[in-house]
Amino acid sequence: MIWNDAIQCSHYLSQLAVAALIEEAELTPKPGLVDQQNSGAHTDLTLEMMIRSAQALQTTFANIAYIAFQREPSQQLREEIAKIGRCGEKVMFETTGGINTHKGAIWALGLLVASAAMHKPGTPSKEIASTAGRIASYPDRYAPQQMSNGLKVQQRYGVPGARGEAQHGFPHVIHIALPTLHKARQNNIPETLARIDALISLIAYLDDTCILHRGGMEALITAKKLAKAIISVGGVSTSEGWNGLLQLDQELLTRNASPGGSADLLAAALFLDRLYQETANQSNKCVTMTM
Ligand SMILES: CC(C)(COP(=O)(O)OP(=O)(O)OC[C@H]1O[C@@H](n2cnc3c(N)ncnc32)[C@H](O[C@H]2O[C@H](COP(=O)(O)OP(=O)(O)OP(=O)(O)O)[C@@H](O)[C@H]2O)[C@@H]1O)[C@@H](O)C(=O)NCCC(=O)NCCS
Ligand SMILES: Nc1ncnc2[nH]cnc12
Repeated sequence: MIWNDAIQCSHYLSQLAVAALIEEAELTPKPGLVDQQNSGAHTDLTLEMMIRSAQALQTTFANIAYIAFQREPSQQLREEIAKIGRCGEKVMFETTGGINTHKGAIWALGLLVASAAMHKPGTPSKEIASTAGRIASYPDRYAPQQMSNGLKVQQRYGVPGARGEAQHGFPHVIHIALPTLHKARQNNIPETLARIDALISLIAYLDDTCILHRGGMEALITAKKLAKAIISVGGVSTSEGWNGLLQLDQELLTRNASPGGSADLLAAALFLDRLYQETANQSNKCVTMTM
């Protein structure tokens, strides 16, 4: 889909963002996370709630794309996006009865949607993520001075968290999740397993503040070690890797820990992957047709 104006662009990008959130939620099995089999380490979440939450966020993403359309990163734009993002968090909490389903995802996908709306269709994922990082690097002067789970563990363990990931241009999405997804597809691994491999690669390398907040540093180290072991035997499409996935799930459940940040970044990777696939193909067709 190639958009010609802000309305088309916001409609397309918001649909893509919601689809990525739903595809992430429905991907099964996922260790410690809500999926079609169970709610993982989350007693207050269900798959139905995750899907309702994702759908309720379409207007938020559409509004972000609309105001960002063909603009440059700036302090003013950063604050306009933050205002819409905070409204989106309110919508999420109203939809779920006060439960945090997608706070990290609103942040990551909100920035990526804004950046995609600023660029031409067919722009490579790395450039979109880098511009999103530039937007995130402006200070949010109107942010409420509230302590969050993420801030607590960032201060305690000195990890970059969701803010750092965005400000650095989403390195775990660009250098880890997307290459893992593409390599698995090249090796003819079925799409579901390729996506689970991408999630495992994120768990292996991300300092997920959701795991840290719930299970501390020991849980994070254990999760990373088990995820790396799955990668080293060739991923979840091997029988050893599949057993490793079951073991990782058990370890996370025992520690009541959940890789919620990794899940958000998987959704971000699915969004960028599909955006590039669809818009690069169409851009090429357009070029061919006009030649
Ligand atoms: C910048 C913000 C994201 C705020 O960040 P902060 O770290 O201060 O706040 P948190 O409330 O902790 O949310 C951060 C969420 O980001 C996800 N995440 C974690 N680690 C990473 C990482 N390394 N990289 C990227 N993303 C990461 C994660 O989200 C998932 O987990 C959520 C559940 O977490 P939690 O609330 O801790 O839930 P429980 O464990 O269940 O908690 P308890 O019940 O025990 O209390 C779930 O939502 C997943 O999405 C982190 O939680 C941003 O919010 C912000 O500043 N927004 C302002 C608006 C704005 O500027 N918007 C612009 C773009 S729209
Ligand atoms: N599938 C999922 N389960 C639990 N928390 C999440 N945060 C984002 N996606 C999630």
